[in-house]
Amino acid sequence: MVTREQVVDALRSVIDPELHRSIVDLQMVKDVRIRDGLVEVDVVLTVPGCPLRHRIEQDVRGQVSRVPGVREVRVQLGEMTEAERQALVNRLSPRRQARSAILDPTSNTAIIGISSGKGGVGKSTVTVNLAVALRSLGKRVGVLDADIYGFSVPKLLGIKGRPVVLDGALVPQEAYGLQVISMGSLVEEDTAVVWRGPMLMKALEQFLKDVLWAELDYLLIDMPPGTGDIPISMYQLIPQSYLLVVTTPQPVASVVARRVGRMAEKTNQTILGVIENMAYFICPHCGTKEDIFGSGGGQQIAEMLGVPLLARLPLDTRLRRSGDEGAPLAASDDDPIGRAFVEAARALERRLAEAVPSAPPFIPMPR
Ligand SMILES: Nc1ncnc2c1ncn2[C@@H]1O[C@H](COP(=O)(O)OP(=O)(O)OP(=O)(O)O)[C@@H](O)[C@H]1O
Repeated sequence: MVTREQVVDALRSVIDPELHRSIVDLQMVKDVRIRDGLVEVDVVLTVPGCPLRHRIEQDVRGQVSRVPGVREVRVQLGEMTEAERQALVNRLSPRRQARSAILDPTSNTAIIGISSGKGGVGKSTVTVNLAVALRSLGKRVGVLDADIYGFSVPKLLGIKGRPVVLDGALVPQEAYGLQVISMGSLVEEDTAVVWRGPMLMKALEQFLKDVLWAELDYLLIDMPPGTGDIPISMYQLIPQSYLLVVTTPQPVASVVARRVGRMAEKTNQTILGVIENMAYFICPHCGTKEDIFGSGGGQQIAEMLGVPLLARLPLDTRLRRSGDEGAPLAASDDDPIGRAFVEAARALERRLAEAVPSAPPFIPMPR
């Protein structure tokens, strides 16, 4: 005979896709009725018209039907009352307190700002694929899209809609096992963001604090190109954060190195390394390797900054296409570019294990 305990146990594996916790823990299971192998489950959703209701319904059906003796599963979806929602927010409050833990200097989350000296080098593409690759290595990864001049992370990950707001805090959206928040999710698309200085600092602080980040091993921050207000704000808020530089191989590398080096000098930031994107092109017809954008830029920057060149990633139209389609290549194990990102993630992990926050690199800077 099927018991209520068996059904509730099965329901523990159903995770609310937005709150990332079991629907049992969230007290979303209102009632379970069992009659001759027929199981009826009443579930209340957190928000009216929850777009993920079908997924929850399917998961409930899937998990309960696995219990031996269950012949049929019926799921009744309802909505939480205001009082139930408030109770849920209170239950989540330990996490809400933990959210500021991300800013705690003793936190175990490695916060890494992905930076580039100039725009269009593929910084967002690298951020997203690196995050997916770290996830494939079993890490818990969040991505904060802080590139206020062009929010592209949600699109690169195929994320639609806006994050849920619970009691004034944002619940990160999820894709490819990542927790994702874009500062763009709260401004209209194509709105030129004109935040500067203190306003920008306040906005960034909110996106670090007022987000219900689950426990993370990594938080990758896609920063705006260049060395403007965001990087400076980030370092003021999280001095223990690291920096990763993405560049193309052009010989103007020294300019980039100077900019980044000067920024790191201001903020006493540890630079983890350099990733050279669009490093080479392999002709799909003849297999010849060509250095379309010149060569050696990544290595040159790395040497000037005194940090390792962690990866060289190819120029490949599939990478652009996968970005347009919102399906990162790093999610496919059998893809050579996907594997290159996993190698980059491994190199980053190794480097992080040995990197202790240090003095900034010495680069002679013309003032
Ligand atoms: N290795 C690559 N091979 C082919 N296309 C790439 C590669 N890396 C990035 N791209 C493409 O280059 C364009 C710019 O990439 P992306 O938006 O990631 O750059 P970015 O440095 O974040 O740009 P911005 O500074 O404007 O925010 C996109 O169309 C992307 O698909």
